[in-house]
Amino acid sequence: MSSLKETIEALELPVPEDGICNKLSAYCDALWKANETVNLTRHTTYEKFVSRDLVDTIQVSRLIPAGRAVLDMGSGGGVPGMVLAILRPDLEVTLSESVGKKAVALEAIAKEISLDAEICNSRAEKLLEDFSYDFTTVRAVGPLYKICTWLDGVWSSAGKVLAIKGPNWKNEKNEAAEKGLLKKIDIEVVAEYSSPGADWNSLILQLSAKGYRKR
Ligand SMILES: C[S@@+](CC[C@H](N)C(=O)[O-])C[C@H]1O[C@@H](n2cnc3c(N)ncnc32)[C@H](O)[C@@H]1O
Repeated sequence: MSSLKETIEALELPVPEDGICNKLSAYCDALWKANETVNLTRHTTYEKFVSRDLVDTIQVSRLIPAGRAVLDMGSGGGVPGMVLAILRPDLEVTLSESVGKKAVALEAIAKEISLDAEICNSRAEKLLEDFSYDFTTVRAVGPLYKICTWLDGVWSSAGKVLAIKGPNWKNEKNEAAEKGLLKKIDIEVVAEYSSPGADWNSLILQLSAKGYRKR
């Protein structure tokens, strides 16, 4: 089997420095082992991990300036939150996961790979009642209308919300607008990219409270 680094090279993606590659590889090992008992991911080959999880996280990472505080909403197996913490040690990353056994597994993975990231067994919107972040990332947690409903009342604590979406995003946006959930929200496409092997484009939507100006 090819190594993670060889897989990244074969897919013609930028190869992170050795220390980061080793940590990503250790993360995959720990995640896939934990996945035997807790359902954390369906991406259990380097090819899937790189072409989906790493590509999405690299795209999100490009949008976040140095040193910012980031909340990952609904981390599941740690994408994008844990992968972002590995790629960007300058960021203060918090992972939120509402299912207890998944949060426990994430804690164990972070410990095993000596990763400095905070893991909270909590719904993201609950955390946002008490803490605020510069950015909130979200992938595969729910359609836009649900994310907007959960964030109602805590938008300013969430900062800029970076939502990784697939081709159905316009329908999701219309659905959220029809439910009256976008009246006080600015929404724009801030990245569009194709992942290796995919015949559709992914994109990142940035959502924030109208007039949000922090940093
Ligand atoms: C389908 S998984 C996706 C995980 C990961 N973001 C990814 O893209 O691979 C969604 C996860 O979000 C968690 N979740 C759903 N709503 C949440 C919320 N409001 N706050 C925190 N976690 C949430 C679920 O328990 C589940 O583990």
